[in-house]
Amino acid sequence: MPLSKAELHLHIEGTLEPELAFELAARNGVTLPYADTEALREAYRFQDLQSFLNLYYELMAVLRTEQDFADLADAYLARAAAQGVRHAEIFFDPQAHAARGIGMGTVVEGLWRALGRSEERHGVSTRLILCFLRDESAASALETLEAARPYLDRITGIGLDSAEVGHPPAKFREVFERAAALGLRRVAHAGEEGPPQYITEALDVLGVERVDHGLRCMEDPALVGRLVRERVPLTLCPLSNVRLRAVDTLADHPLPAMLEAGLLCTVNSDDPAYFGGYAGDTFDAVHRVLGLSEERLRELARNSFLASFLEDDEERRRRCLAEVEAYEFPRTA
Ligand SMILES: Nc1ncnc2[nH]cnc12
Ligand SMILES: [Zn+2]
Repeated sequence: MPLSKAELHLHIEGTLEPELAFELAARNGVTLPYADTEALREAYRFQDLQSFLNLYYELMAVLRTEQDFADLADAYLARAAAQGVRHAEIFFDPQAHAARGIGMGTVVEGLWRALGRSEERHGVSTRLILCFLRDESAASALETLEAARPYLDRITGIGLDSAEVGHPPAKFREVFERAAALGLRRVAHAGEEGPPQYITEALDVLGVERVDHGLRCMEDPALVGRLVRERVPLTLCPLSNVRLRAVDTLADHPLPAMLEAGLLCTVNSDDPAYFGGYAGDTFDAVHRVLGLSEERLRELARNSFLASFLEDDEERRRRCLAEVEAYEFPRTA
């Protein structure tokens, strides 16, 4: 039995495994520029965030129908459940699909086919978070929020992702204000490749409740002090940081120092099909490579539920937290 945990930083398009990509390509008559799954996996050598995003957006071409989105989400939820995920707050990128003529309704209703029965089928409760692409215009983000209006009963919050440097949070002040007025929760990627200043802006200008990544806060002790004092959750993604070269190796990851500093850290898988591991794999890796103690792992799991948007289901949060506290780590001989 794995440790129960919530996944708070997961791009559903980043769970597209090569096998499913080829299956959907065949189903939809899409030709991929790779001979087979082996050749595709060979392309997973990234220099930075942009080199990953190029492949990530390219491969999305296979996602066309509601059923495609349902199959994608269902495959993720089955894998996540097997690794102890009990609650998942799932990002999706509607502008990347709109660019290919796939409308908001196809994406949201397709994902909902899987999410709507996830608790019953996989034991995983879910929330959907609509992300705006920060390398698109502020006007496009506003249009995207408008397009989402008919589906807001399915959407818990908004986020900000894609190429960070040169696209500061303040560019999206208006759309975040409108989303807040609609009662949507707010998060944003900040401090993945971008400077600590972007983290401050995400908090002060966008009013975010969690910071996705936030890794580079460690360059600014005053900011670390503020994040600790205000108990701002960070959704860290250590395997992603290695693959996108934000850190040299996993052994160099600042997670232990961040926990030591008192930051409210969670660990997550970001784009697990591309970065070599799902939520449980990530917990195992930080235990093995960073030497985090079992009590630190329990703290990370506890933090994941505390930082989740489960305010509308406090009973579930309480039950999941109780599972975390009762968990007995396997004894190794
Ligand atoms: N790690 C990441 N950073 C920014 N945008 C993303 N979209 C998917 N994964 C992302
Ligand atoms: Zn991300």
